[in-house]
Amino acid sequence: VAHRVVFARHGESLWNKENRFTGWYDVGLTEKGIKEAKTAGELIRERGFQFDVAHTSVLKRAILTLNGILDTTDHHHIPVHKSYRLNERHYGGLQGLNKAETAAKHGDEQVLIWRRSFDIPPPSLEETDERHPSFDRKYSLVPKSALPSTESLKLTIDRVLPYWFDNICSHILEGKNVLVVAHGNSLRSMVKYLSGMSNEEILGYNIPTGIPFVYEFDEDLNVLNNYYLIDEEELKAK
Ligand SMILES: O=C1c2ccccc2C(=O)c2c1cc(NS(=O)(=O)c1ccccc1O)c(O)c2O
Repeated sequence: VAHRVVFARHGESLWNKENRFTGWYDVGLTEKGIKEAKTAGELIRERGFQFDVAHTSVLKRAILTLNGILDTTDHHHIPVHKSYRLNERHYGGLQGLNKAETAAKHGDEQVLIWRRSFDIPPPSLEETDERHPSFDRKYSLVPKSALPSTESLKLTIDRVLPYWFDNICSHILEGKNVLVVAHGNSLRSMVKYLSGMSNEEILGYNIPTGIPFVYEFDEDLNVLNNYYLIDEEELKAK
């Protein structure tokens, strides 16, 4: 094994708990989510993993989870790179809706179509909608034409992978030990590429919160294997 990258999904957020689409809405972690960040750090520390750099999104549920891991593993000193490219999938006009509200507004058939689709996006936010990222100063340095109004999983992958290639892979090939803390769909974007999963397979693959997972590579960054930092039966219980 020439290189190893540790990934973790952020802990439970307030809107995860309420089963609402969160997307780019910057919601915090629940008490449970904070504990999950601590547990993730403990699992990492038990393996004795050391890091030289961390990458995360600009959303606080990922940043706070990373902080929890940095704290538990005594890595507060390492550089942290935050990018909108590691943000969660943007759910457009669905952001903030829960299951009942979504079904009430769009009907069960439409929900089923969205659930099963790789490249059908939810309804877009209007450019004038104050929830549009272009009104958020977090994205003031991103060209407006690059900011999404909604995203399909395909569009999310197209936005995330350049960051994997241009920012994370360069650090790995410089011999740095990298930690990545991100979101369900931004992690799925990288996992789909690394595992060679099909569009259908990745739709059925959900990344559990708070359980770090590792990808190991040879010197050419070919994937050698991958595993979760938790024993199998506990994973099934999740
Ligand atoms: O409506 C969607 C949906 C809409 C647009 C893009 C992607 C998805 C999507 O990926 C999805 C959906 C619903 C549910 N289940 S649900 O219908 O029970 C549901 C609906 C609304 C909020 C949360 C829920 O759990 C899922 O498990 C999904 O993965």
